[in-house]
Amino acid sequence: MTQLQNMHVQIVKDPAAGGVAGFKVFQQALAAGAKVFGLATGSTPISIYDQLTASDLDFSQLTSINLDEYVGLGSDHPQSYRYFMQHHLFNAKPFAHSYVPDGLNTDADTETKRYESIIAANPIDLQLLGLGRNGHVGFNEPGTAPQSTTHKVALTPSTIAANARFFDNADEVPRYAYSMGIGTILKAKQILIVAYGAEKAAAVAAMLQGPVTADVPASFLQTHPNVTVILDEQAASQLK
Ligand SMILES: N[C@@H]1[C@@H](O)[C@H](O)[C@@H](COP(=O)(O)O)O[C@@H]1O
Repeated sequence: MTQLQNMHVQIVKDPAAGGVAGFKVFQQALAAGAKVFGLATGSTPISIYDQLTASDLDFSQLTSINLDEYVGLGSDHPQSYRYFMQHHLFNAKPFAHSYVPDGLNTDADTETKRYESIIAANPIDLQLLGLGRNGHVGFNEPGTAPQSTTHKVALTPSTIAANARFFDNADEVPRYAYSMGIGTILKAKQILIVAYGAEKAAAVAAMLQGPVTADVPASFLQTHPNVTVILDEQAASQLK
């Protein structure tokens, strides 16, 4: 497999093994003094959060900052990302401060500026990312500029369809989200991106071995100096 020097690819058997591998990346970052963790939602990070929850790691003096949130969903909505984080991580492993964009703030300009200033004041040491089937990271859909900061996003039909499984039907999936931009994500000192399953294989190959292009937002990670990539065998199956 052709490997970029700045991207350390680990191929694991399944998501459970990926959880253990991802946990080790968190453990090493903590040991190296990381204070601010950028966190992600979706099904992919769950096995890492399970490992963190079961561990004796202590985040109670640290800060977490989540990538994104649906516009229109509050913290008590079971499909909001704040709710997801409470359930999968924060209830068991509280941080001193946990930031998630406020989906109920309908003033996009104020909310995105507020969020970007939180990140500027708390530079992210380790940013965890999942990968969308169309190569998106956070909710940075194809076409997003590499310099983009936190912004309001119109979700693509493919993302709405992919996320519809969490809602009663596709009509209930929010059409907009607040998301850190590509530029925001690239400022993190270290990035850990994780992908599992055959439906991610094309996006993984494009991210790691395709041209750096806004058509595949994750390909901008090729320009970051310190990226760890954890894949299962199916997600790695289109790598050359
Ligand atoms: N905003 C999230 C992304 O942050 C996530 O990476 C992606 C993949 O989700 P999953 O891990 O469930 O495949 O879904 C959503 O679009």
